[in-house]
Parts: sequence; structure tokens; C-alpha cells
Amino acid sequence: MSLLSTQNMSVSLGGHVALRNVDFAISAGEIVTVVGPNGSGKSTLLKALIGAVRASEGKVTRKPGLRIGYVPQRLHIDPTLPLTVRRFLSLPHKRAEDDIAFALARVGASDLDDKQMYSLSGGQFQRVLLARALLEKPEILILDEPTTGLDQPGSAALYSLIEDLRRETGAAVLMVSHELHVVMSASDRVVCLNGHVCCHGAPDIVASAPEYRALFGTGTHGALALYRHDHDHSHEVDDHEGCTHA
Ligand SMILES: Nc1ncnc2c1ncn2[C@@H]1O[C@H](COP(=O)(O)OP(=O)(O)OP(=O)(O)O)[C@@H](O)[C@H]1O
Repeated sequence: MSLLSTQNMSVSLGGHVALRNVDFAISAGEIVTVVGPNGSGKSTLLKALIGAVRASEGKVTRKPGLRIGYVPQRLHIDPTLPLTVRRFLSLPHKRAEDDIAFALARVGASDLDDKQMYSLSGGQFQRVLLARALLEKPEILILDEPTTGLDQPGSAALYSLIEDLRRETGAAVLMVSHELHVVMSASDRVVCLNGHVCCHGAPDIVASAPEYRALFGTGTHGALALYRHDHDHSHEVDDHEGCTHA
């Protein structure tokens, strides 16, 4: 059974159709990456899956009682608000000190617990958000462009941490990313969005799909070949429906 899925889902935001007729599913333990141009509905898909925005048509199905750890694309913290990392991790639910210490240690951020949230670097902030997601003991981690604002070594370290967490906890990972060559190599499946699902499937299949190339060009293909890992498991059937370009 899928952890999360959508059936023929459309989402309208302020009269604008951000997503239409999306069929999507993610199963336990999978790493699925969502790619697509700016404004193609990637964040909207994630928000619909966690229930933060409503489907205007179709539906979203969640495994009953599903524990989700969500890392948003942006989180504005008022710089005038004194808020330590430890206190932040206890909002909105009070958390046990031990759980907070464990989550921070797990993301390599134990030394940050007394720091003010506004004083964190981009990479430290992302790790704290990941620690907060881990406090949910998630069956699925949902990450919206987790490496935004990080330099190349910083994003490589974060992706490697995400893979370690998946291996250790068995949690599925659903993320949005623009770093195609790195992320696609570490994903079981890639979903390419452009207001609807342009194509999806194993990274190499998507990278060579005409719909994907029409959106992203052919430049990443060589890099993908370099970074690709070997698959010893099977994938869903690929869907090559047509893609409309605005
Ligand atoms: N609250 C809103 N009201 C109206 N339109 C919205 C709203 N939120 C998002 N949109 C529009 O919906 C579309 C999809 O937005 P979304 O943030 O999901 O795209 P995205 O693929 O995540 O983009 P990016 O790569 O820039 O983060 C965009 O055209 C955006 O302008």
C-alpha cells in the first residue's frame, strides 16, 4: 500500500490552476524526487500531500495514522524574536530533552542547541529543520528544496545525511530539487512536473524522455551518467504522456 497518493488531483490557488490531473504515489522506503521549472507546482504538490492545501478536484489518500516529517522550502523567523534552537524544536509540541538531543545529534548539530535561530547559517538552519522533522519519527520525510542557499559541499553533505537517515530509519523520502545531476542519481524515481506530470520513472529514463529534455535541455545527461548508481530493483512503468509548454 502507498504511504501517500493522489488520484486525478487538481489544485487551484487564487483562481490559478497550479496542478491538474495529477496521479502520484510513494511507497515505504522509496526516494522520489520532484523536478520541474519554477512555478510548475512542485511545492503545491507537497503541500497538497501533507494537507496544507486542498485538492479542488480528485483526491489525496494517506495511509491512516501516517507520520510525516516535513521540511518547508522557507521558514521565516523574526530576527527580533529570541528563540533558541532547543525551544524552537519544542514548538508547537513540547518535546522531551532527550528526544531533542537525539534528533540534533542525528543531524550533526548537537552544538547548536543553545544558539539563537536567527544566528544560524543556511546549512545549520536546514539541519535544525531536519531535526524537527525527525522528532515526528516519520515514516516519510518530505523536503522542499532542502539545499536552497547552501554551497556545493553543504548540499552534498545534506543529501548524504538524508540518504543515511533513509537507510537507518527506513523512512521514505519525497523531495523537490533543482540539483538534477546529484539528486536524480540518488533517487529511485523522478517525477517531472509542469503543472501536470510530464513524465516519471527511473532517473535515466526521465533524463532521456523528450518531455524532460524539452524542459531542461540535454545538458544534464552526461553528468547523470557519471553519478548514476546501479539499480538492482525494478521500477514503476514509465508514463510518457505529452507535456504542454506555456
Ligand atoms: N497562494 C497562491 N495564490 C495564487 N497562486 C499561487 C499561490 N501559491 C502558488 N501559486 C502559483 O501556483 C504555481 C505553482 O507554485 P509552486 O510554488 O507550487 O511552484 P514551484 O514549482 O514549487 O516553484 P519554485 O520552483 O519557484 O519553488 C505558480 O504559478 C504560483 O505562482
